[in-house]
Amino acid sequence: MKTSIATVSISGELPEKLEAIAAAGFNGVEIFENDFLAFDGSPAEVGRMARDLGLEITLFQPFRDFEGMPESHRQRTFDRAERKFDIMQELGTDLVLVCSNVSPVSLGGIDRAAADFYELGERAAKRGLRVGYEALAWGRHINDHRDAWEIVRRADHPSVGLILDSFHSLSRKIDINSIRSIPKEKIFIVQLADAPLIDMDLLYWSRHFRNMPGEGDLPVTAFTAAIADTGYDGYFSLEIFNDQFRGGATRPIAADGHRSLIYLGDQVRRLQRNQTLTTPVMPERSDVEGVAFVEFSADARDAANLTQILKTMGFRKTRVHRSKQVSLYEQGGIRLLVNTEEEGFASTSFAVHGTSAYAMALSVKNAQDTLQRALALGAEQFVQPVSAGEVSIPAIRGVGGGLIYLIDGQSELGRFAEIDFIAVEEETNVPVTPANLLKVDHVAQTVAYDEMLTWLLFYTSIFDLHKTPMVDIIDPAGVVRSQALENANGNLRITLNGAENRRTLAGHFIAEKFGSGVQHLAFSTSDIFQTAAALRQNGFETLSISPNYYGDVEARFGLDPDLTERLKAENILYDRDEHGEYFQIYSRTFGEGFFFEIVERRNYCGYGAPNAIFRIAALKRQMRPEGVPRT
Ligand SMILES: O=C(O)c1ccc(O)c(O)c1
Ligand SMILES: [Mg+2]
Repeated sequence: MKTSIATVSISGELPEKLEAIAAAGFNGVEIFENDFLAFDGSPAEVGRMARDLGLEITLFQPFRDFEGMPESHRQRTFDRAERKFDIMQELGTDLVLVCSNVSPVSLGGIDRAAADFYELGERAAKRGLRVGYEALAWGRHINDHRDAWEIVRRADHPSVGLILDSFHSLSRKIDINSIRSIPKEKIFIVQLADAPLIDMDLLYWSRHFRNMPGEGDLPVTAFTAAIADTGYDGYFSLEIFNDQFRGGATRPIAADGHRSLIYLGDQVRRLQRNQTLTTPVMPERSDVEGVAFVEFSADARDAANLTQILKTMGFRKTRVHRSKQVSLYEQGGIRLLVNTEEEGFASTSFAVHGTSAYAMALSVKNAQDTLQRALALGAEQFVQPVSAGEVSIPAIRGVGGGLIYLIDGQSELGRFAEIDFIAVEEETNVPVTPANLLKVDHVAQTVAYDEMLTWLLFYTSIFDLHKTPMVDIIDPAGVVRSQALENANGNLRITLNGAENRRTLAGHFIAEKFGSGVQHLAFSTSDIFQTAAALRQNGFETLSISPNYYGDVEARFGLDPDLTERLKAENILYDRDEHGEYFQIYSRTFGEGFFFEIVERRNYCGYGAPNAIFRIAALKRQMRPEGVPRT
């Protein structure tokens, strides 16, 4: 599978774009005319820059309003085409993209258009060039790839072919089976883009909201599989018009684009019977069995505070590391590590971010396979020396540069705690009441809003996770968007919360922690009231919820007043969906806005988004003395 991307897809000046595209690993680049016009070098210089970076120029585009022009305009249209051909020859590309005519003066008629393309083909052939025709979803007469194909077929010229663009076909829900009967030599190139499903004008949707395959909701995989079924194995080229990407960081977005194509190729290879696409072979998406541990980095003082909170939640210190200053706390199936090393990655992470949950370990079927897949998809491996006899756990860098360790039961990795740690009997003067916490319910990561798609693609391409619809979390100071990623059995749930401004609690966290990371950890219980009682006995500091909340909840859900009283007495938040009920208790914040949550799910599927505004207001009230701006 040869990969390409249109310059319009990323931000920056042309040289910067080309460098980022090459660095991301693409084989080719589409030169968008405006990027070329805005650049002050000659076409030959652009061509040289691309080739020096190892990039083939896959096409020059767009050439607009060509076919079906009335006689009075026709000659000028061909003159315009000859000017584009001059530029193409200087650039060093042989393909031009002609998009279907939108001009009000253009005339319909398949044969008229075919005749125009025949003539353009003749002119192109004289210069050794080729012409590709693409149906824009909003083309005046031609807005369906089946009609564009009919025109190309009737033009019947070796230098005239079809260009397919997933957005135009899928946005109009055109049957993709119609692609399977197109001869592969007549498909000159394939453009790919995904998009979130939003009901709006096609042109506006296309020009502002496209995103990378896998980041949106269109069936781009099925579309690509239909193309692969023709035997086509040429370039797949991203053409992403997206306001956020145009203003975003050039290299990371180019890297996301490359990841999206590799991921797409892998999915298509798994669907395909005839294996025409040559794609890198990698293990399948990794099925996550759960969160094996979460690790905090802290200095001695913060660690004392943190472990005190852990104890009030009923955790017991069970082991200490043989050679490092790391303690293991356990309860139910939850393992938390507290790392106070003064050297190494944890310590660097502490120096930059303060006390934070900088690493998590996921239990997978085969850690080496998962690592191989992650690396094939461009993830960054993390390696740190370990002492003799200790387990070296494979790891990759994740959100905010934090770590994702990979653990399995097939190797000694699953026994890392027994191998690397020594059991301890903790002497406590105050006995800790177990709080019945069972497992990590979800890991909530706060990221900048414009990183959300990056991490969505990261997680869903490596792990077998699916996204749930985006929800808005209303912070008194602004909106935070929240997207959950879950696996089918609910063993792994990650929420990505995207903050746009620093006055929101999430935005404050990113600003003060110097970057994205885990902002809260939620543990599950099967009996929220029993847990609440244990926490109270242990002296856990529950976040106080406004009494006004409970009157509303009682009325909204028609709750029994006794239940409302119990919820209020323990500061438990309540929600309900079509599946069941949800109960939430929050801790107060720790450091720059980190907190814990305890939940009981009675078949409930969400995350209590309607309660977030009350929880955030309460957290801010509690934090205000430390300087969160009043809203
Ligand atoms: O929005 C446009 O005009 C436009 C131009 C060229 C393309 O290839 C395309 O898909 C859209
Ligand atoms: Mg296109």
